[in-house]
Amino acid sequence: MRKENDRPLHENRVDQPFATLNRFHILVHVSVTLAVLYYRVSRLPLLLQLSFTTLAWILLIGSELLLFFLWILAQAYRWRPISRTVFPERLPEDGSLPPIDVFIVTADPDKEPTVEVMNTLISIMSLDYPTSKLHVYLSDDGGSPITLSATRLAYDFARSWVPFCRRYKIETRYPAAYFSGSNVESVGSPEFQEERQRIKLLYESFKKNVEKEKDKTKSTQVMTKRVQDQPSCIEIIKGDQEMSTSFEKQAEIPLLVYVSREKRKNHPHHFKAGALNVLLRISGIISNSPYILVLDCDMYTNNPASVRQAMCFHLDPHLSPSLAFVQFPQNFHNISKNDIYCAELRSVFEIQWKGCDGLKGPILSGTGFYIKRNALYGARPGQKSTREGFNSTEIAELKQSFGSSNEFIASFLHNRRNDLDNRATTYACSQEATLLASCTYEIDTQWGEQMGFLYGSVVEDYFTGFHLHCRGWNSAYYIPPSPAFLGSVPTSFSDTLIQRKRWMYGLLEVGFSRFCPLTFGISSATCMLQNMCYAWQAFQPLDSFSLLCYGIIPQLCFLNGISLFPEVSSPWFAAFVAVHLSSLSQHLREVLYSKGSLRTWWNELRFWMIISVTAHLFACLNIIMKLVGMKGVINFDLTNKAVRETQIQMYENGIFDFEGTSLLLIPLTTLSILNVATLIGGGCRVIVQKSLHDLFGQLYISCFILLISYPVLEGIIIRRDKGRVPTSITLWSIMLTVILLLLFG
Ligand SMILES: O=c1ccn([C@@H]2O[C@H](COP(=O)(O)OP(=O)(O)O[C@H]3O[C@H](CO)[C@@H](O)[C@H](O)[C@H]3O)[C@@H](O)[C@H]2O)c(=O)[nH]1
Ligand SMILES: [Mn+2]
Repeated sequence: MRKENDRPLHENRVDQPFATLNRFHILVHVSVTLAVLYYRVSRLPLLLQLSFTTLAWILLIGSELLLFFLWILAQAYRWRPISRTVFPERLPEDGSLPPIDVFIVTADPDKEPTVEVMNTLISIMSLDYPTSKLHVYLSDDGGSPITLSATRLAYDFARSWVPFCRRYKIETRYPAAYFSGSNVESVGSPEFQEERQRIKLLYESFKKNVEKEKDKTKSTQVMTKRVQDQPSCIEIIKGDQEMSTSFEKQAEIPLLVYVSREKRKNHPHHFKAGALNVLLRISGIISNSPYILVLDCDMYTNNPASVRQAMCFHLDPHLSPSLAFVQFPQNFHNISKNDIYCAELRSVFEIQWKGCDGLKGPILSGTGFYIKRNALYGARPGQKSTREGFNSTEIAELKQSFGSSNEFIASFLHNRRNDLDNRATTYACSQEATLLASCTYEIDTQWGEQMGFLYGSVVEDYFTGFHLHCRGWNSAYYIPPSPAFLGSVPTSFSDTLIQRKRWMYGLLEVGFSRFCPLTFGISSATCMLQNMCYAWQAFQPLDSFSLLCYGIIPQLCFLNGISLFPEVSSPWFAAFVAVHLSSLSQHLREVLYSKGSLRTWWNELRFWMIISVTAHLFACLNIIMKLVGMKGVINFDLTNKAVRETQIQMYENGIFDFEGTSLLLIPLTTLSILNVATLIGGGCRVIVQKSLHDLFGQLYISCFILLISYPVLEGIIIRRDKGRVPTSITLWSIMLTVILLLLFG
């Protein structure tokens, strides 16, 4: 019989029959697409004399080839999707569990409301794990006094909250959600009731005090715009000893460290990746845990069991030596029922990451992952994480990679793992910590290039994870029965556009660098399919070219009576229909498989087209500008987490909020208007000339786009509220449409 601790901590299985259906679908789709491409190419020579038609034809072939190329890359996700199960009850007892450091990053108390960030912090401190093995680090990139004082207040509240949650096994550990009234008030013993009431009052007063601090800082005008020039500040949060009851004094709660790194105007700070690397170093000389959980400031703990679930992978002796990180899906608490901006990222977290998981593992997703510290230090799989000692040449080499701090390098030594309390108090405020958090520390080191989170792209998560996979590491993806973490999504169209543009730009930065996933790492990683997954991410914004062509050319040709598709009775027409139906049905099948509805399917289809000709297009333009040496760099503009009431209402009701969308919207509105104009003009011609037979394909495309762009047209023509399309944008778009019609009409 096998011993208890020999039983596996996790299991996985290939998603069947989904995977087989996928492979069958690939076969069908490739066949019909090849037919279409054959038709296009074989007709090309016949057209060589007619210039406008030829150009149109060539652009359409280009668009179709590009879409086909992206589609092929995306099939790597469909090849071998897997699902995982864990058995946390089989983990070793608490005493033998490894310590964990948690990194939470925040940057701006205006865009990231302090009370919510503190709620996140408190929920993380109450994770279901031995408190002495949990160390929480909060990075405040804004260096704002309000965040520091709120952190102290949060710590005081956590001293009551954490023991309360543990004693009564509270499931909801995000105080704001727990007290939001959705919980049944009257269940539980009288003793519990009383305790709950007491904690609730403490929570209310905690919130009030944070607001008070906010007012205070506002009135003394310390709260400026995001400070770019600030000294470092590192503090071990101790809390107010006098305020707590004797029970809470004894109760252990996780170590909490506040870190605000030094920032100077003429030193690049590398945004979130830079902040995480500072935490990596500071935590290295304090708690130095072998595993790290990274969270954005809005990603609170919804299910305190995630640590143990992650440990089921990290502590598996077979998997562990090559496992760099365990990624949890990003789930969100403020998604509306009719998610018009597709913020849920269903395809990513329900389809794509599962697909990668059957290869080398999910792509690092910025937040909600448990990563091995050693993997971030540039180690290769299986390399020992700690050493017994170094000789002087080794020390010199290490300093070249990791910078000059002796303390930090000593943290690699085996015998440095004990004595946390002492180290915490000694080092937190020491010169060493100040050195490690200084803006010059990384100069001439390999931080951001080989070590820690990498700086080469604004999507530091994707880029860092890609390097880990190329170095031979694997990752695991686990979707727990109830979401481990919940974050917030942008709820206006303009915020969505800014976020997507930043992501797409960051991905293109990697795609068009020497780290292009189609070439880089192919030799070492030996997993072609995994690299295809990375390549699809990197090149997905290129679909903007295809969609732009498909939004202009068939329409202009329709207006001019030029046919671009085979006539309805031709068998070639059937090939086009088959490709169209095949891609729609593949998408629909996946949506239904991941428990979406028809409406989800339609919303995603519409959103893809909308985002492609806006955010994707501008990301491409920016990257071209950057590549040719013009200024086109996109910075890490924070996603707004503080929202207006009207904005939420529109989002809840499924109405597009175009307020503040600026230039980014122009291609979309122009295409919508152009489509209407050509549909009317071309429609009249079809009736007069009775040419429907030849132009049916284009008529169909125009009608389809009309349906897709309905919310945009409504925002231009019908709506009168604040969220309508800004008049200036409408005027610009009309002008551009007129120009296009004059040129080609
Ligand atoms: O200079 C900066 C900029 C951002 N952040 C923090 O980074 C986190 C993510 O920023 P957010 O504005 O929420 O960006 P999102 O686009 O929502 O983030 C997604 O995309 C990022 C990559 O672009 C990933 O890093 C994130 O984990 C992922 O949630 C937040 O906690 C910020 O406070 C910093 O600490 N310093
Ligand atoms: Mn975010």
